[in-house]
Parts: sequence; structure tokens; C-alpha cells
Amino acid sequence: MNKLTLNVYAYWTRSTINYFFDFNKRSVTTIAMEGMRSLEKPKVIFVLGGPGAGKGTQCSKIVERFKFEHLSAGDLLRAERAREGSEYGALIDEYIRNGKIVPVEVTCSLLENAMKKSSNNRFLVDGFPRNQDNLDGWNRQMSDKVDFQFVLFFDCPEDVCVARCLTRGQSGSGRLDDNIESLKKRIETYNNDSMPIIKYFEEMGKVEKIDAKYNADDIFTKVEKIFYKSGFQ
Ligand SMILES: Nc1ncnc2c1ncn2[C@@H]1O[C@H](COP(=O)(O)OP(=O)(O)OP(=O)(O)O)[C@@H](O)[C@H]1O
Ligand SMILES: Nc1ccn([C@@H]2O[C@H](COP(=O)(O)O)[C@@H](O)[C@H]2O)c(=O)n1
Repeated sequence: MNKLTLNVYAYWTRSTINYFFDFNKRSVTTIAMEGMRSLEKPKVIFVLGGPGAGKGTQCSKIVERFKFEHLSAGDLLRAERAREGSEYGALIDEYIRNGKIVPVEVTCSLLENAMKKSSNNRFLVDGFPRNQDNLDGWNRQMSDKVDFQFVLFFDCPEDVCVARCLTRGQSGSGRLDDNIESLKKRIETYNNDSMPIIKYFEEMGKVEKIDAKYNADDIFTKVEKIFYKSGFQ
């Protein structure tokens, strides 16, 4: 055997050993991690607050920093309304224009489907549950399937909320409900139907409340602290 053949042989032997060693090391760890993850229920945080309180803005920052998936109930409903052939298009349209809460069967199924499609196991469920019907439906359909963490509540004065939504509408959000008539109804729904749900979670000690009238970066500093405290990295 000449020197070149010997070198090639040695190289091949080393590569083969390394390959199997790395492969086995990686596969054992990966399989264990995957196994653990598949046994874990997805972690869910509900994100609540008035219209324009800044839920979506903060969710985007949380997604970037903590690798959550953001599921906005409002966005899912708007997408379903726009989907060709949707049997719920007209119903959703009417509810959104009037600031009313769509029956939970529709919203909860959209949320569950989105969770099933995702490979993530951390979810920000934004704008849900908004009333008792939402909460009851979630408890029937989803509560056993997830590991609920807490409610992140963006507490924002009404006038600030209205001003933000109107500015968003004037900047071309294209939303049917960023106008003063719809906003009055959305705020009424929020006070009458959503606040009791937030209070219910508060009594369970499950609400992380943040004063949301400040600028978005300062608010996020507070959000980050809550996530660290809750064990998210
Ligand atoms: N802290 C903030 N200060 C000033 N403007 C903000 C702040 N947070 C968000 N905004 C702006 O206010 C508008 C509403 O914000 P965002 O969409 O995040 O609120 P939301 O709570 O998700 O609203 P909705 O419930 O109506 O969907 C947006 O135009 C956003 O850019
Ligand atoms: N759980 C929900 C959430 C939203 N809606 C309807 O969508 C509108 C817009 O919601 P945003 O969170 O994007 O502001 C809201 O006013 C409701 O009409 C719903 O029905 N149920």
C-alpha cells in the first residue's frame, strides 16, 4: 500500500468514525428533545386590552425576542372574512363593523387550526377571550390541550386608545372599524364584555397588567421583565 492510499484510507476511517459519533450524539439529544417537546402541551398567553391598546405592536416585539407565535383572533377573523368561499364572510363582516364578538365556534376553530399548523409550541393568543362565550368555548375545546400561562393585559386609557385607532385608520389601515362609530361600539363591548373576563383572570391571580399609555419601547421593557420572571428566555 503506497503513502497516498494509506492517507486516503486514514482520512476515510476518520470521517466515518466522526460521522457516526456526531450522528449518534446529535440524534440521541435531538430525539430526546423532540420527544420531550411533543409531550409538552403548547404554552399559551392570552393578550388582552382595549382597541388600540398596543397588543399587536407588543406581540411583534415578543415574537422577535422570545420566539412565540402570534395568533391574533382579529387577524384570523379578517383573513377568514376575505377567504373566497368562506361561509362566515358576511357574518364576520357584520360583527366587526359593529364591534361585536363573533360566536366562539368560528374563532376558536380558527385559533386551533392555526396552532395545529404551527411547529412552534409557544403562542400569544391576542384579542381572545373577549367575552364569556369566548371563554366557555375555549374551555370546552382547548383548555385541556394547552398549558395556559397568564393574561398579558395592556391597560390603556380610552382616549389614548381612540386616538391611536383613528390615527391608524387615517394612515390607511384599511380596517372597517378604525372609525369613530365602530370605535364607540368596540369600547362599549370592551367595557361590558371583555373587562369581566379580565377581572375573572385577575381573581385567579393570572393577570400581568401593564400601563400601556407610554411609548412602545418603554412598555416592552416591562413586558420583557414579565417574560423573564415567568421563565421565558
Ligand atoms: N405605545 C404606543 N404609543 C403610541 N402608538 C402606539 C403604541 N403602541 C401601538 N401604537 C400604535 O397604535 C395603533 C394601534 O396599535 P396596535 O395595533 O398594536 O393595537 P391593538 O391593541 O392590537 O389594536 P386592535 O385591538 O384594534 O387590533 C397602531 O397604529 C400602532 O402603531
Ligand atoms: N375574539 C375576538 C376577537 C376579535 N373579534 C372581532 O374582530 C374585531 C377586531 O378585533 P381586533 O382584536 O383586531 O381589534 C373585534 O372588534 C370583533 O368584532 C371577535 O369577534 N372575537
